[in-house]
Amino acid sequence: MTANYMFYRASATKIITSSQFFNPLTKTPSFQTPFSYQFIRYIHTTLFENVFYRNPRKNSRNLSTFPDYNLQNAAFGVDSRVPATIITGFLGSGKTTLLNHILTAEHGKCIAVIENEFGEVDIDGSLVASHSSSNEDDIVMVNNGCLCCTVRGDLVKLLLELVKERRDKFDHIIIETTGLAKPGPVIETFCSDEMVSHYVKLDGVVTMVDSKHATRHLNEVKPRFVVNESVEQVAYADRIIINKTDLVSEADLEVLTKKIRHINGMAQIQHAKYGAVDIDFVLGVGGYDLDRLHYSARLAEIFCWHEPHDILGFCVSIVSEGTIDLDELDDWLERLIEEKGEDLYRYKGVLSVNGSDERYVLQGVHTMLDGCPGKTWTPDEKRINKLVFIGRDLDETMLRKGFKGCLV
Ligand SMILES: Nc1nc2c(ncn2[C@@H]2O[C@H](COP(=O)(O)OP(=O)(O)OP(=O)(O)O)[C@@H](O)[C@H]2O)c(=O)[nH]1
Repeated sequence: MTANYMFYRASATKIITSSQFFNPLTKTPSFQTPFSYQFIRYIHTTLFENVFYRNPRKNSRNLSTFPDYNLQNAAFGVDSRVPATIITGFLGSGKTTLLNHILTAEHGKCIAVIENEFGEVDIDGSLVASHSSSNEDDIVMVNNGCLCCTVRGDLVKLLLELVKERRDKFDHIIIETTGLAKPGPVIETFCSDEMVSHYVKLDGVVTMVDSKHATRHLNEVKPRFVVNESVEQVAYADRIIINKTDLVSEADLEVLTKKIRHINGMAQIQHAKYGAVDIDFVLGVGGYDLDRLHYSARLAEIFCWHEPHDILGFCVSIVSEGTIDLDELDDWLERLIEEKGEDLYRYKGVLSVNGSDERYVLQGVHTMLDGCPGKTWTPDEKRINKLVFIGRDLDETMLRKGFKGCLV
């Protein structure tokens, strides 16, 4: 198994700076901590005291748990970390094809690519290199495992090496995982490794789906305690590309799209042949930016996915009027994460908080939870709470009951 990285500059390009690349909508940095309550209460104390401060005892214990850089970033309101995109998808779904599409498109970004594949021979690296102007000597090989497990430490090392020693050479990092990789541990690397999250921010997870073969993989029943990688790859995605549409009928495509939507009601989906999608669909996604979550044009559509949730219990959406008591929410999420964190792949919400004119925006991955105030509610606006959970064996009744308990 191999992992490597290389730099690629799109052909007819001007070099762009990270500040140009930085999305103006992302006014505040993302904050991450394994403990939801620490996070929420920290935010209350430091940034939005006027709006949310109400419990000095709870607030006081959070300040020391946050790294200094977050405080600095918050102080300046700038997030200068390099964005990273994870491309995942089952074996042969078209990940390398998508990568080549991105690398040969005229977007002007300089991209560092980290490749990880099974086998001693680095074929994908060569395939990508053959489409680019890079010198293959630039490619650094790591030959001992899959990014999601055995070479996770190497991923950290590679990322840090890139950002510390070669930061001036690229604007964006793309990581192509192996077809059998579980995205969770790779995502967690960005959230839980303090050094990595200091320099790199996860921009989004893009999942390739092979429209010809995906149904078989998604339906595959695994032994107890063994995860279905295909389902996980769909569940974690911010963007899903249903690829190889030239190989299936319209009717089959519709059925598959519905199935995928049932597993992940939050991700945006596009159909493609040979991974040909707009670059904006895959880069600059802001999948982990709280502000972007709020600004997402598809948010209403995402949350209004009213069909019965998947038989696997993978996606639960809650849409409800009323206002939330933030302390209750804090306690509920703390309990939920403690009991169910392993099974909660992704969750996102826009909430109406009691005593505040601003939306409260939150999202999480397993035990990592981010939350901050968002746009102000207008006086004539109906305050609707929207919350989506994606994960394994979700108990919809329990989630709805828990949420209800947070309403004032
Ligand atoms: N017909 C058809 N073939 C495609 C399409 N996209 C990719 N392919 C082909 O599918 C095969 C696998 O594509 P890759 O891009 O290598 O897939 P991958 O996900 O990187 O594969 P692994 O690294 O082995 O997991 C290649 O032969 C591609 O040319 C498509 O839209 N239609």
